[in-house]
Amino acid sequence: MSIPFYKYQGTGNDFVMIDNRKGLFPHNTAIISKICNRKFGVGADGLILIENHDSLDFEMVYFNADGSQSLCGNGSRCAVSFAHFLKIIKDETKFLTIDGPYEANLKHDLVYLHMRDQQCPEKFDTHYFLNNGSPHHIEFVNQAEKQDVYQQGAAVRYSDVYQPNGTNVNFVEIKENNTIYVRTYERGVEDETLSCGTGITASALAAADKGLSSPVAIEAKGGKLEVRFEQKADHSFTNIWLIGPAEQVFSGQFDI
Ligand SMILES: N[C@@H](CCC[C@H](N)C(=O)O)C(=O)O
Repeated sequence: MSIPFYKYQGTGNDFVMIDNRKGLFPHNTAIISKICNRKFGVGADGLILIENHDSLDFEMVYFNADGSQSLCGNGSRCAVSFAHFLKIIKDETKFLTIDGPYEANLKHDLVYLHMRDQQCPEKFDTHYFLNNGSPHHIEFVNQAEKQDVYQQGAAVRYSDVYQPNGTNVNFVEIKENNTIYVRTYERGVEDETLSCGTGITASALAAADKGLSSPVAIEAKGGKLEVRFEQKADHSFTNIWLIGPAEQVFSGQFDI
């Protein structure tokens, strides 16, 4: 069977997108990991299916490159852009993710994703931790560029403390002008990605504990984003937005 697909990227986090409103593409881990393989397939950090939903605009079904599932912030932004391209939505949407319903807007070529309210990230001696739909270990470092993200990220991701599910690992450098530079080792990709939306959002909230204020400007290897939030008297966060570009870069078809 021949299936049309599109390739999207959100600050370098790249995804194969399939319009699965007719339900023809199977939720099959082996097929998904083969398509996402950068040598033997199309190549992507993840694969996203846009499916029908009874009361919301659509359902976004997200798979990491290895076929596992979790919430993907950049993938959600790309799915919104794809749904707009498919004319399923106009400039505002409410859609279903693995983490429940999410809302987003499209404005001036940027996708604004409204994230769930969050508690303050848990603070440990060496790091912070927040599960904002996906689990994130956050370490502040002096020079993120010098970090061996693959080795050090994998060591934390597979450490006993995070078993059995593992975690994503973010290395965060505080720069001038309320800016953070974030590098992420992603679970399910098992490598550094050029950007991770949930990781960037979690890192911005941890940075608030270090004195940064909304909006936090984000630099990732794949581009720039912004995180906005309000912090309540009890230190929890509300009105959290992940803002950045999401672009269609390729289309084609494959046989399964
Ligand atoms: N790239 C993502 C996060 C995807 C899920 C993650 N790899 C996990 O399994 O926890 C993002 O943009 O948030």
